[in-house]
Amino acid sequence: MSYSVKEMFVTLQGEGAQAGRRALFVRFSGCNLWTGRERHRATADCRFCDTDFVGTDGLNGGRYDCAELVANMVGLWGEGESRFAVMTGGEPLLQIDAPLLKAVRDAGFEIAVETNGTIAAPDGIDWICVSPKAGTRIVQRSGNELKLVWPQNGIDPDGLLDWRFDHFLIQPMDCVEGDAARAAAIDFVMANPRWRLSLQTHKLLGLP
Ligand SMILES: C[S@@+](CC[C@H](N)C(=O)[O-])C[C@H]1O[C@@H](n2cnc3c(N)ncnc32)[C@H](O)[C@@H]1O
Ligand SMILES: Nc1nc2[nH]cc(C(=O)O)c2c(=O)[nH]1
Ligand code: SF4
Ligand SMILES: [Mg+2]
Repeated sequence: MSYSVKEMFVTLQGEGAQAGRRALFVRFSGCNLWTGRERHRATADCRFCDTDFVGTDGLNGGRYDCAELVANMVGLWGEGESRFAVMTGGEPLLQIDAPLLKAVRDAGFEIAVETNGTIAAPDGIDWICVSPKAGTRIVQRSGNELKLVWPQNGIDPDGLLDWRFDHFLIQPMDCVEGDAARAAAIDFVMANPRWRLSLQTHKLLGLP
């Protein structure tokens, strides 16, 4: 099996309950909810994506077999303990499989995944973040954090609280109406205290 990776970089996890932690991001190419082409955005199942996940031309991107990918990850992390990999995309669960998870774990990484929840997560992931998109069928209804980008028409947040997650997070949508989205997210959390605000802190800090 070979894996298509858009880019890999070490930064701080910017979002969610693990925000602030040093993390190696592995961004897999491709998504099942959008082609990644701007001309398809208006008709895609997910229309607010802030990410370029097309191709393999980013920093440390490429097509790798399992051993090559893990060797690159180990090299990029460098010295130091607490190896922590965030697998994202694109939609990482289109590509992640048991052999890769085993090899990454054997290399000493704790493994987090950012997923849109439309594909069931395999065993062997330490931290599952599901971010549901309106109008899609979510099959992954358990995990560590549920991170809802807000506002989104067509999703009832109350209906998500029955799902088995440790953290329920509201993240303002980064878009042209970003100020209004932040205000709506704050209002939402003030009125619904089971939810917490997640900010994209890497953007505030100028980090990737
Ligand atoms: C680019 S996605 C990749 C992982 C996966 N496809 C998903 O959607 O969860 C990573 C995270 O960024 C969030 N995100 C994408 N576009 C965003 C935007 N415009 N504003 C805020 N968060 C956004 C997603 O909801 C997801 O939690
Ligand atoms: N610093 C940083 N934190 C992040 N957390 C989730 C991200 C993602 O794109 O999946 C992301 C990202 O792109 N950068
Ligand atoms: S599901 Fe994730 S990667 Fe795919 S288009 Fe939406 S936010 Fe972007
Ligand atoms: Mg991002």
